[in-house]
Amino acid sequence: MSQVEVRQLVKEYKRRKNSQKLGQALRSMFAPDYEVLRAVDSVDFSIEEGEAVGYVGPNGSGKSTTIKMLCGILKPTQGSVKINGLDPFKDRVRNSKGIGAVFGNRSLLWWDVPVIESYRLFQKLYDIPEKRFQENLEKFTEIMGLAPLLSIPERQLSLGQKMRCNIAAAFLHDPKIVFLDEPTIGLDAESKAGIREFIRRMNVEEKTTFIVTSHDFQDIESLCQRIVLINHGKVILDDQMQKVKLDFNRKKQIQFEVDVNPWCEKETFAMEGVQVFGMTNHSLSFEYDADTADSMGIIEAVAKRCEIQDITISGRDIESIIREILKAQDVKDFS
Ligand SMILES: Nc1ncnc2c1ncn2[C@@H]1O[C@H](COP(=O)(O)OP(=O)(O)OP(=O)(O)O)[C@@H](O)[C@H]1O
Repeated sequence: MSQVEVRQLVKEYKRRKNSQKLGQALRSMFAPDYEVLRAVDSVDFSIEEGEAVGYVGPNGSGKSTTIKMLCGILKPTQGSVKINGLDPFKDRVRNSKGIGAVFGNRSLLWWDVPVIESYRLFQKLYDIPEKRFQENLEKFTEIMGLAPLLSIPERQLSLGQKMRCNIAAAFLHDPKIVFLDEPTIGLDAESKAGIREFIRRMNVEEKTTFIVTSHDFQDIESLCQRIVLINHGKVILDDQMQKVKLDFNRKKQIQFEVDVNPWCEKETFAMEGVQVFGMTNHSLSFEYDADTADSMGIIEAVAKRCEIQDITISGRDIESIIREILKAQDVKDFS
């Protein structure tokens, strides 16, 4: 079983219709007229332990609604969600022990007590053993520079400081999965970089699974290996980030760093549709046309002859690819 399993998930909101016409508006005060909005429409996906998934889409496409159902805050209209085998809505308390959540516009901390006191309350709430609490606090303090902030009440912190303290709070109980909704919204470049570094380290070192929603594609590109694109409540793309980039770039460049480049001195690298751009003892770079050359074929050919240490694929960034996909669907309000 996958760590996160979402099957045919639907959320409908019942909304009161507002009429522009006076007569209808008066009538609807006594007999309100409702319309049903399907915010999440038959969404399916599974997420394995340790994955970092970017859940992206235009404003109002249903991202927050999905995340709220995954956290157990909202009850699905139809379909099912399983997090670590639990139904997050029915097993809300047990589920909350295994997950962390940060909503960029809402704080986890108590407004007028020093941050460390909020952390102590979380320790009690989640039964975090003192040793583990201290280890985590030390690690998070070091990575995100929290030391000077711990004695200050949240209301006296800047936006960036608040976000760092909130993110640390969400990790104190060693959650297996963390939901991050706009984790860097409104922050300056340095604060964003610090938060991304922390999230990346938790993903690599602790194998924490992440589901990140953000309109900042640098968040998505720097944190996520996989991207799920939602539009009008439906998933319209779910794939590995590198694969999306490969598939949507026709003329692409691919660079390899290798232990020893066997083609450097004597041989020629020959493959249909592939042009050699540069070679050194430890690197190779090619340009190829996606219509005629198979990108995975190049990687396989290189991997057969030497040890690949790094691969860089350049072309358009993920934001412009996503815009193109959405434009094809005639979406104009992407922000
Ligand atoms: N409590 C609610 N009652 C009625 N409609 C709602 C409610 N919450 C959200 N909606 C509607 O559901 C749709 C999806 O909203 P949601 O907040 O999930 O989108 P989102 O993708 O997170 O958007 P954004 O990027 O702007 O945060 C929108 O049309 C929104 O107006």
